[in-house]
Amino acid sequence: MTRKIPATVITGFLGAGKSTLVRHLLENNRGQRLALIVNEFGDVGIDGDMLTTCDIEGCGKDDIIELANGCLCCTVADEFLPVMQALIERDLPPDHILIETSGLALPKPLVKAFHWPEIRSRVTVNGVVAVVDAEATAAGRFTSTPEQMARPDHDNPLEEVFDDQLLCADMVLLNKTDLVDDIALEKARRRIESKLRPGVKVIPTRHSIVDPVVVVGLDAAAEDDLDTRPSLHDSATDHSHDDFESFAVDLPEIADPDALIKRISSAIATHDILRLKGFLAVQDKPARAVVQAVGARIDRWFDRPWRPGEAHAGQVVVIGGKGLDRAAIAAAIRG
Ligand SMILES: Nc1nc2c(ncn2[C@@H]2O[C@H](COP(=O)(O)OP(=O)(O)OP(=O)(O)O)[C@@H](O)[C@H]2O)c(=O)[nH]1
Repeated sequence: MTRKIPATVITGFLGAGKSTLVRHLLENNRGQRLALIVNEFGDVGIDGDMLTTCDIEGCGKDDIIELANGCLCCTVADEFLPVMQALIERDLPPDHILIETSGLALPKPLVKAFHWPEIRSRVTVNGVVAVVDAEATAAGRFTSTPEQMARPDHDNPLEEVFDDQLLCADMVLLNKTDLVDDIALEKARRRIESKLRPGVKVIPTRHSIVDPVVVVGLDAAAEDDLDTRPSLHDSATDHSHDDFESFAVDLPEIADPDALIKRISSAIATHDILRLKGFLAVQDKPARAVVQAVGARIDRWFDRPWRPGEAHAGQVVVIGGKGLDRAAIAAAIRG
């Protein structure tokens, strides 16, 4: 019998450091043939674009497959299964498959898909790894307030997604340790451990740096013990993302990136924006800039030179609670 191809599912809330982990794993692939399936919330793929342009040895364009149109957990049958089948049927199938889910996806329906007969005989989920933002967790961003708990209709969509991701995990990377002190780190660790299945390890990381073997070398066969991975959505016949939405804002080439960052910062403070990411074109700069906002924190760096003939234009994707005032946010960002 041929060995099953191991697949690692990387889950974690918006902006926790999943793509940072994926990049680290691809860059340190130890000669293995890796394939990556990356899924984003919304229909604009920023993560896949950044990865396919970074020229990682041993990981070609064909090995990175982007599913940027809704959450994997809701599009498993239509989108994920055909992609998996095509990977398995390649003349030279990958040695290992990484699956980065969107920050709003529930991992359990995805793991369930590995029961599909064509896939079950060829691939196993050797681990579900959850990446967690230590700063946001310590600050209680995913925890209901006592006032919310007291409401009879209490539900906190952020907390539900976060909890579902942790409940399905075989391992947790408690990331962004550089942004918290020891007390906050302990607080975050305690909050997480109370939600994990027994025996699940929590590893503190900075920029998702961890020995790759620790992450890809798990041997969990997660599809075989789904019953031990409770989900708040087990009883629901359908899970939709009605609580969240995303849209893109096109930006012309800009002269003053600092002013744009200030405008983004104030839009985040004013509206229910959870995540913003994308690219900027800065006048007289030969390279494309990346902008990444998680909560109120905004990072910016140059990513790669503009290609000959490529339009110097920017675009950011905004993700937030349902009912975002798209026109007001776009106007505030464009200035
Ligand atoms: N300070 C700090 N920043 C980090 C760390 N890990 C990741 N980041 C930054 O956090 C931002 C989001 O990281 P990503 O890896 O894109 O997060 P993600 O989970 O893939 O985000 P989504 O796919 O949008 O859910 C980026 O600006 C990263 O550079 C860390 O350990 N410390």
